[in-house]
Amino acid sequence: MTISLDKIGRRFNREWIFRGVEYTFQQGGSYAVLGPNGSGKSTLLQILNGSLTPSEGTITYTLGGQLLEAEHVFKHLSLAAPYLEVIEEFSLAEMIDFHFKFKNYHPGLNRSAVIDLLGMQSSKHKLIKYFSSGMKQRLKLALAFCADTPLLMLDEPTSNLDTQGIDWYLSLVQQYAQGRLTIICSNQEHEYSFCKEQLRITDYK
Ligand SMILES: Nc1ncnc2c1ncn2[C@@H]1O[C@H](COP(=O)(O)OP(=O)(O)OP(=O)(O)O)[C@@H](O)[C@H]1O
Repeated sequence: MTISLDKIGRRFNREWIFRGVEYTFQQGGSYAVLGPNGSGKSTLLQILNGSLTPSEGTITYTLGGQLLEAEHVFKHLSLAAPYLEVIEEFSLAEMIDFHFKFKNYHPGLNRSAVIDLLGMQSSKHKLIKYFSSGMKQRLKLALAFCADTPLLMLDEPTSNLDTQGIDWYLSLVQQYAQGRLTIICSNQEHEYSFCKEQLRITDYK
């Protein structure tokens, strides 16, 4: 998937968060969206994934050489973000089965392989409401990485992860981000140091 932004701006009430974003996210590339707290990274990510409209400018999506409407982007997207919740009343197995009713597994994966990847065989039937914040974060990441989608978006991917969790995240990047357009919102270098391109929100204030 390719996403092209032409003079994109977004404001809330009278306050412009960013303006004049001219940028193309190329198929298969890895991009870090950088900026301090409150600078507009998540706002830009939501515009990029079609869940928020820009206040000005145009955004164009192409997939396999064909134009794609913004309202269809979600079908091709995997997103892990602090504001996206897992369903607390589900067990781990139920959550995985539910998620993969809507998305295909990455080739070679199935429910059991995802649970193995998480190292959570003993928590297979545990309700997610009893997971620690780090376990929930791992689950969100695994659901995003293990789906066969061309667009992978991660907002603050290592929040709540310990150093082992950060290494685990980096191993997922190596195994499952290849060939996908990967966009990461972050202000922590260990999360995005592998990204080849960087976009600084502060350049568009
Ligand atoms: N729905 C909204 N209504 C009004 N203001 C909003 C709304 N959403 C975001 N904002 C404002 O837009 C600005 C950018 O917020 P955003 O969450 O995009 O920043 P961020 O760079 O992702 O921050 P962080 O690093 O803390 O997650 C902030 O000033 C925020 O208060």
